[in-house]
Amino acid sequence: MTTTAAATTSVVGFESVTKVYGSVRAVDGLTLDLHPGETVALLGPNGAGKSTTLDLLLGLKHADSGAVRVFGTSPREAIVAGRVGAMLQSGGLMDEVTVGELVKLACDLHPKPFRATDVLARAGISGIADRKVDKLSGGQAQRVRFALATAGDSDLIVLDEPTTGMDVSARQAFWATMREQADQGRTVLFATHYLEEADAIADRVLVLHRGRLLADGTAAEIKAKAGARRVSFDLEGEIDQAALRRLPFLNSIDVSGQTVRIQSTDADATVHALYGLGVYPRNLEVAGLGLEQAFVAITEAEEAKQS
Ligand SMILES: Nc1ncnc2c1ncn2[C@@H]1O[C@H](COP(=O)(O)OP(=O)(O)OP(=O)(O)O)[C@@H](O)[C@H]1O
Repeated sequence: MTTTAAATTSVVGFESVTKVYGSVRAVDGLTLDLHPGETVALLGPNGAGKSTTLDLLLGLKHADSGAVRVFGTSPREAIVAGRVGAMLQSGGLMDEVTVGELVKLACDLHPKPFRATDVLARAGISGIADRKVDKLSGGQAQRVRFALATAGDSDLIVLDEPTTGMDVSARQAFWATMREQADQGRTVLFATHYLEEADAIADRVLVLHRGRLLADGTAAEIKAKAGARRVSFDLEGEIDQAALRRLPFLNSIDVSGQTVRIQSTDADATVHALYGLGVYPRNLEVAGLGLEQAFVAITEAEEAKQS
């Protein structure tokens, strides 16, 4: 199968895009380019502007200022041309029809359709093709939304929290399928609260906060940007927590039983000072932050700056 995305240098272009609701700047001067073949995770705390950003890119909402381009055209033109497949958080499923009928309809409407039977099989819902759409479980409904997003040969797939409600095996199957889509040259953009998914799947991670882009890079770059490392160790006997809290370069400290977990912006100096306290840490481990911890560190630092 071939896609045309590779011929275009910018899949999505946001230029100083702002969307305001009353006093809330849901998207605040966002400038961004997505490139062909990228798998991009959009992260951010609740209310950061992720869904609004996706809605703007799909032409479901209009920017108050700035420009949104998709394959060099307006979002609407790109969608009419069948270049974009989307899976939104909720809604969009007609009642009273069966899963098979709905998927067939989506295929019939797509300018470059796949066969409905293939779409059903890829989404893992062939077995429920005769079931009415309003009788589905949450995870099954998500799979149907995924089928609708992949009913045709689109160059960009946009997914808003796609695995919410899916069980572990459904999630694994879902991401395996998304990988295939990306391997075939499609650009995949997904918003998620599951940071381990972003870490495992995305080759680029965007962190939004109050409608602004706080970080943009690979998961490894985002972890490094947080500028901290984890130090953990066990202590014997009574633990002098006050002394530990005075260790230099601490971001946070958690003492649970005999185990101490620290986040430090200079792990070497913190460990050096730890030995200076005259204690003997056992099972000492120093590691980089996970994406989740890096995300929390970056967004909390921004909150602190703004308050
Ligand atoms: N139709 C609307 N009217 C008023 N405010 C809105 C509307 N849609 C979104 N907002 C506000 O805009 C901000 C961004 O919302 P958005 O849904 O884009 O965030 P999000 O990052 O997707 O959040 P979540 O992770 O909770 O889904 C929030 O403060 C939200 O309350």
